[in-house]
Amino acid sequence: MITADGLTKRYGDKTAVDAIDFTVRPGSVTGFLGPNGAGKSTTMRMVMGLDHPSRGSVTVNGRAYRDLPAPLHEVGALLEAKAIHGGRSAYNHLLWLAKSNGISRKRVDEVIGLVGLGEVARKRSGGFSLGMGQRLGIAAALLGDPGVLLFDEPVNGLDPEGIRWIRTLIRNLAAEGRTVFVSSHLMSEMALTADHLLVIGRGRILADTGMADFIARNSAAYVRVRSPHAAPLATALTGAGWAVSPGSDDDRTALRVEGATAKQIGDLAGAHGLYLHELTVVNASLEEAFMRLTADSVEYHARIDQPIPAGV
Ligand SMILES: Nc1ncnc2c1ncn2[C@@H]1O[C@H](COP(=O)(O)OP(=O)(O)OP(=O)(O)O)[C@@H](O)[C@H]1O
Repeated sequence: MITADGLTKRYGDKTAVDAIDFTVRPGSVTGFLGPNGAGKSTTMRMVMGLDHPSRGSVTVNGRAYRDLPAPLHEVGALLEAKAIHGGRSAYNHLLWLAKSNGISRKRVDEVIGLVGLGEVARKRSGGFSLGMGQRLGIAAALLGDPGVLLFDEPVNGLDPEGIRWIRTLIRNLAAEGRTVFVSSHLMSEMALTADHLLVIGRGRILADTGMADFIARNSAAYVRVRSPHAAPLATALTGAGWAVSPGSDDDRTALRVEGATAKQIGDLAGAHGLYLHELTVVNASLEEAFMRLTADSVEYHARIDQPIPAGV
């Protein structure tokens, strides 16, 4: 279990993490979702004792990282850009880590097998691809068989096979009862792996919710209707038991109808002799829901209405 309590990190006058409270529970994957610069990496670094909170605290199984008697056995992490000596083989890197933490050579072989690096483990890791580097980072995180695991943007830059492998691994680790905390800036990625969702923007928690709930609330389809007879149509639709709301702030002919199919709406309009100018089924995407939620907390908005200057 990971628990943050008023966790805050300031860099000069920049507040990267702003008094956040959350709990990451065992047996499920908790997604940590936020746009670039939201504070995900800073939070994860504080969990791992690599950065110190300016205020508040974050604990793993009730203790700050520095107070864990055997940290590698309690928590493992795949954070960004691993510092591994390129001249050293994956095997020797893991063996060195294992030895300095009282972990057996047998466990080194085990984790190498687990991440599928058996064939290349004795080669110098300097020639490793990004995917192999990620696997090595994960092997190191798993070395002490910890109950708590953190992955910071683990699928970034990987090919589809690597992405699928990491997703499966993450889900399996949670199914074994471990606490799994995974960051991403992609809603679609979280929808595939996470059971629970913590959304962060500008250092603050914007949502703390079950994934199924988030999907149910945000991806429901609705039908957009435009009619020159919007008012009587709205009355008829409401009378039939469907939820009707204005479809637009500046178009009074537009309605948003929930719970009815396009056919039901068309039939009802026909039965009342009301004209329709549009009947469109709209599937809200989760990515849009996430963008709406974090719209005010994105650090750098791209101006899509501005032409890109020539020569850029
Ligand atoms: N060492 C540092 N010194 C100064 N500012 C920092 C430092 N580390 C992070 N920041 C700032 O803190 C904020 C949060 O950064 P952080 O890397 O935690 O965000 P993130 O959600 O992980 O984003 P990304 O997906 O881009 O990695 C950003 O505005 C960043 O510029």
